[in-house]
Amino acid sequence: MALAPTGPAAACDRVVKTYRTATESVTALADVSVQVPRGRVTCVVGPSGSGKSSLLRLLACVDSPDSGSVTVGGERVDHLGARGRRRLRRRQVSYLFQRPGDNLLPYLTAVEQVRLAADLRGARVDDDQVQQLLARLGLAHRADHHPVQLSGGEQQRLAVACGVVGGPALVVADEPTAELDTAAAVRVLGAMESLAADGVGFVVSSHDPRVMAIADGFVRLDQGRLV
Ligand SMILES: Nc1ncnc2c1ncn2[C@@H]1O[C@H](COP(=O)(O)OP(=O)(O)OP(=O)(O)O)[C@@H](O)[C@H]1O
Repeated sequence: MALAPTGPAAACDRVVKTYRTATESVTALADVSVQVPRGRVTCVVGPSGSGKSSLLRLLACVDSPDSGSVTVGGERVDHLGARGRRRLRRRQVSYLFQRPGDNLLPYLTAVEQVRLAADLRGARVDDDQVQQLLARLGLAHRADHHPVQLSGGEQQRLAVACGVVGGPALVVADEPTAELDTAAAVRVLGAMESLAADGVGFVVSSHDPRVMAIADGFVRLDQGRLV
């Protein structure tokens, strides 16, 4: 029997991230250390420009820090080049965009989206598992529907299904409820909460009190520093 992975889903230690343009240099993250535990929802909060997206981009292996370390699924990623990050990202990280439609391919049905996400992650998932996951997210009756036939909330729940299928270490979500009404947001958050319990770590940037209400832990940033 395979042992369940241990250690945090992701972590960064004393990371610094500075953006340089022709005219200025902005330190978006200064000496930031964070742990995203498995099985939990961690919420990143802070005013506009405080570094939330920069932190998510490092944890999602989209970007690398100037200094400090980043670990995802137990692997150091800060020293990897773009190709190495892409490879690790495919297996270990999902990224959920704010706009539900941006997370899905318009020409695939719900079942096909989940299967494709599993395939890209190199995971073996049979039809029953896909159906069970969709049922768990209240999407059993939508299995053969395309995104255009789904509400925004259903699309976002489907995106969550794609995000967790195949067992990545980390799901990164940037304002995942910003485009949803309260009823839809509550169902998406319920799905995230329940799926986190299976062992994936969710890290969510949000100003939404509904997200904060389900968070197990917080990362508070101000001007690129933990507060
Ligand atoms: N590509 C970039 N080039 C230059 N500066 C950048 C770049 N990306 C972000 N910044 C700057 O880094 C700082 C942190 O930005 P970041 O987007 O991480 O903050 P945020 O907390 O996510 O903001 P918001 O809530 O408005 O999305 C800001 O001062 C921003 O202007």
